[in-house]
Amino acid sequence: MNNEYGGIVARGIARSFGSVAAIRHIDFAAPPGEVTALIGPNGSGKTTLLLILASLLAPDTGTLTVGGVDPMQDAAAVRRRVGWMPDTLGVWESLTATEILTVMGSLYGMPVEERRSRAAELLAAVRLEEFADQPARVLSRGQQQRLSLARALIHDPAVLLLDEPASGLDPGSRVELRATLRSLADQGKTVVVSSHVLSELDEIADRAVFINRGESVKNQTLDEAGTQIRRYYIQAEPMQPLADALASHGVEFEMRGDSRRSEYQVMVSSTDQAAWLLRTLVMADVAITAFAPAGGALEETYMSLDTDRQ
Ligand SMILES: Nc1ncnc2c1ncn2[C@@H]1O[C@H](COP(=O)(O)OP(=O)(O)OP(=O)(O)O)[C@@H](O)[C@H]1O
Repeated sequence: MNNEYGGIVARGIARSFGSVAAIRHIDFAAPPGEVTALIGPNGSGKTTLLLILASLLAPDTGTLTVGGVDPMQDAAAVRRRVGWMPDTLGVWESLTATEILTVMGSLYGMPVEERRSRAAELLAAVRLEEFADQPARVLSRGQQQRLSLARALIHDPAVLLLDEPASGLDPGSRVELRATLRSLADQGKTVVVSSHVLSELDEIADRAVFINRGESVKNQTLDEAGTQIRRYYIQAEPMQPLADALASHGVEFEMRGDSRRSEYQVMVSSTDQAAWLLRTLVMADVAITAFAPAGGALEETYMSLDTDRQ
């Protein structure tokens, strides 16, 4: 089954290794022009799923199109369309940064001049020009991650699969990675990223697939995540007037924290309600010192799911 729509469409994907069911049932779609996040606890099957999407592993059952093509029918066509950034750079540590990119370009059949100029362009884009002629083993973990991203982009793929791309990056490099992924999606590419850092995904993802024990348990757009009920934490100095004001407006609250730093948790159904509550508390002369959502929108969904950390 090939699919004109491009992007990724996966239905009923399962894969076992002997008696271990790494993936039991995954359904999701990742449209072109968007960043789709794969979110799940350790061992939930994210890497196995990415390997299947990259056509490096075959599913036992299910249907799949990647970049509009079924990897079971034409793995070579899928590989031409896909850029793959694994969670570590891999084994070519004695090659220089430029060689890693040009060798990869040659594997994709790029002419010599094109792969040289593309390598130079990408090394500049990931700020590794000064390491162009250094062997990859001298690069730090974060620099290797950036080289790995450049390697995934060498053949200008329509689909990008990134396994924990932010791991090992310093805060500045994470901000750059976010901007890069956003701009790749804006160019119409399909970007799929697995990560544990939910607060970061909130800022780059357009949609999320939550995976637990090898099953896709929820598919959600960021817009949907943003409209769900959220936990807010509120602090005041002193706390008693805050408790009185919440009670007098019928707002249920729970005490959190410890004697050093206590706070109240309330459930808020919309940003309008949050604005109303803050205004009401200030008008009631409560000395608010903190008023904020407890976590990002994706974290809220993650916490509300019955996920097991393995
Ligand atoms: N080649 C393999 N042989 C046997 N079991 C495997 C193999 N690959 C993965 N598994 C098992 O499949 C399950 C899913 O692993 P996977 O690496 O896909 O999870 P993950 O969500 O990427 O985890 P993490 O967040 O820790 O990287 C785990 O229980 C793992 O032990």
